[in-house]
Amino acid sequence: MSKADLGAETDMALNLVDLARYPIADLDSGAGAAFLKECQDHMDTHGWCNLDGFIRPDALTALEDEASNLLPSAEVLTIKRNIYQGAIDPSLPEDDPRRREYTHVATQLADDQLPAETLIQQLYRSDLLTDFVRRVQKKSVLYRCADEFQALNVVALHPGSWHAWHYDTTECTVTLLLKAAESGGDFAFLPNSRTDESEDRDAVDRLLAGDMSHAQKFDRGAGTFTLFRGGYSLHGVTEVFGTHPRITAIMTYDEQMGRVISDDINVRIYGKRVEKILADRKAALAQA
Ligand SMILES: O=C(O)CCC(=O)C(=O)O
Ligand SMILES: [Fe+2]
Repeated sequence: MSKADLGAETDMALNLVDLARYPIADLDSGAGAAFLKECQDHMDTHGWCNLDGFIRPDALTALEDEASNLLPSAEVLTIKRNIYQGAIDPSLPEDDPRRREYTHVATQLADDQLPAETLIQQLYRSDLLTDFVRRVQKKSVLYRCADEFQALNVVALHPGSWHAWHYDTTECTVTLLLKAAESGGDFAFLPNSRTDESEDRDAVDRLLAGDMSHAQKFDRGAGTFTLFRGGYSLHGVTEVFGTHPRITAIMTYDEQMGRVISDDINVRIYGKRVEKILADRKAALAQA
């Protein structure tokens, strides 16, 4: 399918989102206002909001094809970190989660590897979508993340892989499932397991020990759009089974305009490619 068949609106959300079911183009009156209130209430009470079938089926096929075509150029990353995205500090007590390293393998396209003309990048850059995400969280301002690598990512987990437990570096994360796993690959999380001041260590320790009984999981078919407080809710994806990868787009937002992620975290996630970009940039600056 060509892009033109998906619609000619300049804001890509209007071409891709199932507006009959999810009226994000008019959130101020009638069905749109009622829908927004439902999302806000759910976010307030549970710390997440899950919109099944958010993307129209024809648009989903185009997004999935696009991701499948781009992914062969992505690197296979082995990501090693503790649940707070930090490096391991061997001086900490043995039972401290900051000391425990978790590893997962993902094939990942960073924002700078997703060209501006791709459907997924245009969807992420939609002001309508950003405003919807802002209003669900009842924030007075919300910006798309300014980090050149983290803003939008497409992540493929191949059979045998999982996404290790972690907190995100931004408060609220938005994911769009582009291709579901044949089985497994469940998104699981502990809603609001920490605040800025404290953490529910019992719940966290239980999950880290493999006890999923208190974790929230939900069925998500491809095309599901999920908002959750990933910076405050320990989360991950269980092992993927079957013959094809599970593919998600991760959309990142920030209340602070222009904030970027530290080089240290970006190198830990994106590895050698990003390390080289940053080193080359530093060398060029030193020469200037
Ligand atoms: O793939 C998902 O559903 C979640 C991925 C995730 O947690 C992340 O990329 O930070
Ligand atoms: Fe995450």
